[in-house]
Amino acid sequence: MNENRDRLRIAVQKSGRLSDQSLDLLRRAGLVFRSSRDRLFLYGENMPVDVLLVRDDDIPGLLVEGSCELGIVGRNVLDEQRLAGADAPAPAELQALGFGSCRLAIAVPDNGLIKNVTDLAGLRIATSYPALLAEWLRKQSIDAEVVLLNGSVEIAPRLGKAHAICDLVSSGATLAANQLHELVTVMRSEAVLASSPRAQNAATAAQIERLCARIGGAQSGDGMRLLMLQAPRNALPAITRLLPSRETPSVLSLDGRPDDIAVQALCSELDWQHLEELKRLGASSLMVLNVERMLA
Ligand SMILES: Nc1ncnc2c1ncn2[C@@H]1O[C@H](COP(=O)(O)OP(=O)(O)OP(=O)(O)O)[C@@H](O)[C@H]1O
Ligand SMILES: O=P(O)(O)OC[C@H]1O[C@H](OP(=O)(O)OP(=O)(O)O)[C@H](O)[C@@H]1O
Ligand SMILES: [Mg+2]
Repeated sequence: MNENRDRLRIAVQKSGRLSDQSLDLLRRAGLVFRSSRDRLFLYGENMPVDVLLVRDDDIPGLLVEGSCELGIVGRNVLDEQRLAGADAPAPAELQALGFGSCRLAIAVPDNGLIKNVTDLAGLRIATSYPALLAEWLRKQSIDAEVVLLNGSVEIAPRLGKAHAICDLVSSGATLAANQLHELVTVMRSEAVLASSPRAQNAATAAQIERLCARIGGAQSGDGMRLLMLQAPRNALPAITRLLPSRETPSVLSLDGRPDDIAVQALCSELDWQHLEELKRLGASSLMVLNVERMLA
């Protein structure tokens, strides 16, 4: 924390693609917030942690200057500002968060004149990510001109401003609507938890570590299921082989039933077919529970 503050600050996108899932993740990490009247600040009621709601492009800068210790932002925004900032201290990516998945890709008009990456040489490419694109072009040894557009990049070829574009894609619907198609992926992105490059005192570092562990715990519970069942002891090898389990299942004895066992297993994917096969192997009292949080 900054020397004048005793509360940790996390910067989160105010209103956009990452907003809801970022706040949901913080809530699942156990934070309870009270919103300020202007809705730009969420006061943490049960931990000394506050949330600042800002434009996503401002998050790396807030981390660099130390106004916030943590931020949730797309890797594309984080890496763009790191590259644009040359040798300045940059925020570190602490962990990927598994939402906001997309790719930064070069796309070209459907008319078919640009077929290969090498055809880009000497052409103009419009993007809101000039540093990421320039770095990629440099690594590929392609000499193309980078044209900066802050939004509506897909329209650049029709405006005659550029021959190709480099923008975020997920479903590809925006490209298709603009008669463009992907030529090559420049980078893969998702929301990440990032930290300030400013030195932290021991108390702050401990707070950050505690929050990161909780966020990791809330996140690793995503999509995880706890399978519980009872079965004849001699069916255990076959049951263990079948389980799509992340770790060795726990096997428990049942009071007064020496030939039977209870099994608990953490599974990332578990469908009806698994349950039906387990039943065929003799399993009974099958139960599948959603895992809300985990701490190793
Ligand atoms: N089509 C997409 N699918 C999935 N994730 C995306 C997509 N487009 C963008 N993202 C991710 O979500 C982040 C935020 O996107 P959004 O469009 O809300 O940003 P923005 O318009 O720049 O918002 P702001 O108003 O905060 O500046 C992007 O930086 C990227 O990491
Ligand atoms: O491949 P798709 O699923 O079509 O997604 C791609 C679109 O999503 C992003 O824009 P967004 O919708 O976030 O709007 P923005 O231009 O306001 O950032 C991106 O800039 C593309 O335009
Ligand atoms: Mg933005």
